[in-house]
Amino acid sequence: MMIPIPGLLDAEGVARVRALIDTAQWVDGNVTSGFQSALAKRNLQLPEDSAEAQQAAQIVFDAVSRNALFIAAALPLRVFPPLFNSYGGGQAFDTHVDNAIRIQKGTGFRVRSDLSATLFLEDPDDYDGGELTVETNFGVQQVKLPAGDMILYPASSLHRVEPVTRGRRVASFFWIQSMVRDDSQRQTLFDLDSAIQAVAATQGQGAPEVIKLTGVYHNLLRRWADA
Ligand SMILES: O=C(O)CCC(=O)C(=O)O
Ligand SMILES: [Fe+2]
Repeated sequence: MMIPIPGLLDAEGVARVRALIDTAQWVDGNVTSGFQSALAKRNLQLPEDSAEAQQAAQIVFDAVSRNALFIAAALPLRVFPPLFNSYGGGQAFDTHVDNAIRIQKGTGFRVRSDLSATLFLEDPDDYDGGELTVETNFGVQQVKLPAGDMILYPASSLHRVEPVTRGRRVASFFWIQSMVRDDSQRQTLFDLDSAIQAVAATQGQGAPEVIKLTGVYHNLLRRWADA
């Protein structure tokens, strides 16, 4: 499933993150690559142990932790600390699948990547190319969102970042281990949750249908989740 999270960061949040990362020391993106993706990746990244990157990552982490749509869609169990990348001058990331297990340098914190996230941090009018192209079961989808918007997509999908031919594309990217490993079960829960919210908005939270459907939601979650 691909789920956009609009306005994860407001303009002020984007500006705070950009102020931290723009002056930091960027390095060749292959510092975090597995063997296969090292061949495919041409970009810059902030090192995981950069102080500015860690402060900026905290801002992104706090935003996802508060975001009801992110929580409903991802049902997060563990979130890998957000990283930052930048592409310009024709740089791209060719088609690849993300590593199944991400291990944080230093701490050994491990996350199984069920979902991948890209948080766009540059105005789309300010660069050409740089679409995140994802091969889904329903065909190829291309994503290029306003600064502050995030896209969630299955980490199991083949995906790439198209060459950036003008300006710079700046983004935060990270992985989520979900309580619900299976993409279609997670999608079913998200659809049910969205439908319950819609019914509750007209019938009220205390309506018998809402109470019963909420019970169904939790009973499915109990069946499918690892917490
Ligand atoms: O920059 C992006 O949108 C995605 C980056 C990516 O695919 C990766 O780092 O594995
Ligand atoms: Fe990737």
